[in-house]
Amino acid sequence: MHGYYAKFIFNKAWCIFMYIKEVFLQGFRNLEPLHMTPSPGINLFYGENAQGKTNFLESLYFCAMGRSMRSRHEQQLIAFGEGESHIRLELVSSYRQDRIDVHLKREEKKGIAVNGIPIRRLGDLFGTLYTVIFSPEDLSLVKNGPGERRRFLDMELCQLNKVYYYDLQQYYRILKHRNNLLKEIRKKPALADTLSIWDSQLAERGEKIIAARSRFLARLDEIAAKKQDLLTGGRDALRTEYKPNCEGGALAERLERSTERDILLGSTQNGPHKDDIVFLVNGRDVKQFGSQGQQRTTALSARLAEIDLIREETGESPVLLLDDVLSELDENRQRFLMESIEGMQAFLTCTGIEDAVKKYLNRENLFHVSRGRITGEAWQKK
Ligand SMILES: Nc1ncnc2c1ncn2[C@@H]1O[C@H](COP(=O)(O)OP(=O)(O)OP(=O)(O)O)[C@@H](O)[C@H]1O
Repeated sequence: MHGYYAKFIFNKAWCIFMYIKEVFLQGFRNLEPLHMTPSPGINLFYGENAQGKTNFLESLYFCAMGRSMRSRHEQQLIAFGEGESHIRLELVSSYRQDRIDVHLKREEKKGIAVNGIPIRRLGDLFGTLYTVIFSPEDLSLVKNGPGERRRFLDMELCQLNKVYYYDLQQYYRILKHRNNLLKEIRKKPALADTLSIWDSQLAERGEKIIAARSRFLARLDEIAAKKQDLLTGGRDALRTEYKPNCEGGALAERLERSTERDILLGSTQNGPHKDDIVFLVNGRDVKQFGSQGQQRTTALSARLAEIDLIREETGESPVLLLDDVLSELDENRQRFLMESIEGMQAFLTCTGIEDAVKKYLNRENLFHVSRGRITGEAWQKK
């Protein structure tokens, strides 16, 4: 088709270029019914605030992850006054073509199909479309509580490793049972005898999660450090450290040792559901000691590292979603980001067109978003 539709060398490994060939949308948020053919490279969506730019990225993200990146209530995604939403993506890579269909209906469970076959579990969707999303909320990855960082880890690992997704699901299911039982034991102490069954199951799944997170973060640490080095011209050295609540191999014992306390509190105090990650810049926790700019750069390095990790692990390049991130960055970082995403399909949103993107634009890849209407527009390079 064109230059993009090819394999290219990345980190000495062949990498398959994957892109979204067609997007079909109906009844999604405020977006008007849409059938578009994006460019396999950069696609820029510009418009004023609250016009539907993020909504468009959300529809693509939903097809990759089977959920929204910003709303737990999927009913909210259905356009006001409509009974249902439909998103369809046609994907192309050099060795396969796939179709993803998402149907959201009021009062019904969501339906997702890959190549016309309904999936039974979300894990069956992962790996169809790899994606990395950048957004201004990425700052919360650094600034907020550990839950945000665990979510980052889990989302990434689930995309890369279906087994991890199933282990995680099982882990949280067992954890819920164990926590319910802990509360019951306070009323009926004789039930304490049944706790060990849940403990061994929890430890088994938990150890797998700890091991996968530890491997993933060791690699992320290396790559993110290189990105940060390039982004800051060597000024800031980044380390990404896994802070497991419990070291690998020790979970069963820790569960047993804290049984009394768990019963007292009615919840499980040990396990990977309490893990955290620490980002150190020049040896100090950037959450506590970093400037806003350093925190933003750290989050950017982590996202850029995610791209490399997906390519390394899967041999495919992800589709990138960049929600209004350029305006938050200085010129150097904007340029670095744009150069880093060259050769991949990217959907960028913005309110104004930054200089750093102008050279990538042409008549085919610039879209205006106004009141939910997305229109292609001729773009004159200055
Ligand atoms: N279910 C829905 N049905 C119809 N409209 C909706 C629905 N959910 C949200 N909206 C509308 O979508 C608009 C917000 O769109 P979006 O979040 O994509 O904005 P945006 O263009 O990214 O703006 P910004 O630059 O401010 O982030 C709001 O006007 C909101 O009322």
